Amino acid sequence: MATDVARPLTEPSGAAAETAAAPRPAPRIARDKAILAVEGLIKRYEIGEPVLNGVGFAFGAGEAVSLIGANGSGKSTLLHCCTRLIEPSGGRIRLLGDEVTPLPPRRLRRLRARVGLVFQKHNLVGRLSVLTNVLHGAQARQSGPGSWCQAFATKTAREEALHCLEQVGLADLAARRADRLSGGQSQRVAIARALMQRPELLMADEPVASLDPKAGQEVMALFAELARARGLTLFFTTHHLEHALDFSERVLALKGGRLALDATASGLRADDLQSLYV
Ligand SMILES: Nc1ncnc2c1ncn2[C@@H]1O[C@H](COP(=O)(O)OP(=O)(O)OP(=O)(O)O)[C@@H](O)[C@H]1O
Repeated sequence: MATDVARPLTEPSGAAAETAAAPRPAPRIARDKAILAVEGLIKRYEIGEPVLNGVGFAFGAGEAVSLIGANGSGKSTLLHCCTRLIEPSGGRIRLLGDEVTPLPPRRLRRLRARVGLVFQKHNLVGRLSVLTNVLHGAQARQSGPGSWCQAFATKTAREEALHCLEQVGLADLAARRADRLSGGQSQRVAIARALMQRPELLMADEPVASLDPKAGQEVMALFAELARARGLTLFFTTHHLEHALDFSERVLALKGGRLALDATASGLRADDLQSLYV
């Protein structure tokens, strides 16, 4: 089934109309070919207007997709509904070939294991080493408890964790306690941990929100590059319009509970997106 089409945010007028190009609709993708397809998604926390009110879109393997919108527009809610970390109130979600809403708990856990999550707060275990934290990323894809603490991890797993750390430029900090890292270093470790999970899709909720502009730019660039190099699909929320434009090929935007934009990033300008925030 075809998905929602892009809807321009505003009609350009006056002088702006002469210079502003209309957002280019993102290509449609069939639901059964999509990595993530969301249809008529509704989320209501309380009585009254739902936070998400009939949101729909779909994207394919290897795409980098950003999700923007004002504070409280429902970005985190949407991201977490996709894996049912937040239960949707209505609508359909297809993720990595599975219909998410009817999935029983065990199959849902298996599906979540295929999705690497990176949050604004990196959620590392502070008293454990950086390497052990990265090894935890493999927990989702192994059976049997406890085998991923560093002492028991196989040589192969340790080598893989070190490789993930190398990729984020932190191999030399493998033995350091995680609570001795800077914010930027911690977020790199969180990315290494997500890679260790060998995910098919990376989802990130404001991954660099706590970092200063330079570190945020560097970490976001690294994140997007690693996803691209591994052929991973990337879906991230952000308040940095330049990150949405620089590090995704496609920009989704929420406003008033609806999808207000679904457009290719190339050709969009930060100025074109300001109306989302009024
Ligand atoms: N557990 C909850 N119970 C009730 N309301 C909630 C809950 N979680 C979120 N909300 C409300 O839902 C709305 C959307 O929140 P959400 O965190 O998804 O927005 P957001 O776009 O990610 O915001 P921000 O950019 O500030 O992080 C907000 O009005 C918020 O107060």
